[in-house]
Amino acid sequence: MNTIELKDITFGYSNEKNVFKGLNFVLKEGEKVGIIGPNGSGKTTLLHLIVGILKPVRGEVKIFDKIRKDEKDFKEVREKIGLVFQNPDDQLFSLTVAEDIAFGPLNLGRPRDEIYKIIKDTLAALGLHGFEDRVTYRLSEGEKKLVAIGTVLSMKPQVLLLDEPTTDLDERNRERIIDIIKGLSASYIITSHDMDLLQKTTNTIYRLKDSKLNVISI
Ligand SMILES: Nc1ncnc2c1ncn2[C@@H]1O[C@H](COP(=O)(O)OP(=O)(O)OP(=O)(O)O)[C@@H](O)[C@H]1O
Repeated sequence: MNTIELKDITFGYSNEKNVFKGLNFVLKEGEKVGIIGPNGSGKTTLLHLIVGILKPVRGEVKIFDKIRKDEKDFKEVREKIGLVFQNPDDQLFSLTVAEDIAFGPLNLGRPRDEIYKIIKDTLAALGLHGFEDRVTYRLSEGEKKLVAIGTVLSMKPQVLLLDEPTTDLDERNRERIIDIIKGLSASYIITSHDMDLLQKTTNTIYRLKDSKLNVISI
């Protein structure tokens, strides 16, 4: 079964220039996919189209076998597909790390008495023991990146979309993220310029250029 299907997508931020013209993409159930491509080729745009932050001008976004069009459709999508933004400042909006990690699961209706364990387990997996009460905006860029990933992991999504997850991380944290991703049972799409990351974590790598996704051999 196809989890995500983008068909003949046209999209542009302005009327003058399209980022995509006739883009097609499929993520099958259980697939782990990497996308590389030059700056500005549309990697981030593609992920944002999947979760409905952006809507295509033309074409079809089909997710979990249903064509998605309006906000109600995409609300349901975002409960099952978690996006980790390229810039953690777009993801983190609470005062403390614990509040940010708790936000998603609480929104999904997880009982309050489970939340403490979810926060603790998520931070432990990220090597951020004791970070619960840290003030989010005072974290280093790398720590913010890890917490941003934590806010999505804590929701246990069926599919993860990771937009350049290793940017700004030092080697130790980069390796940690690679290990975490390798341990995920969920399906995922990673966009990155970090070829080593993609080789270690994905089965198929595509190069995105001029609205075309070509499989590249590793
Ligand atoms: N909000 C916006 N308004 C106008 N143009 C935008 C906006 N966001 C992105 N773009 C443009 O759309 C194109 C695709 O951008 P996108 O961020 O998806 O590329 P990318 O492949 O993720 O790039 P990078 O590797 O640099 O992160 C670029 O030309 C970019 O300048």
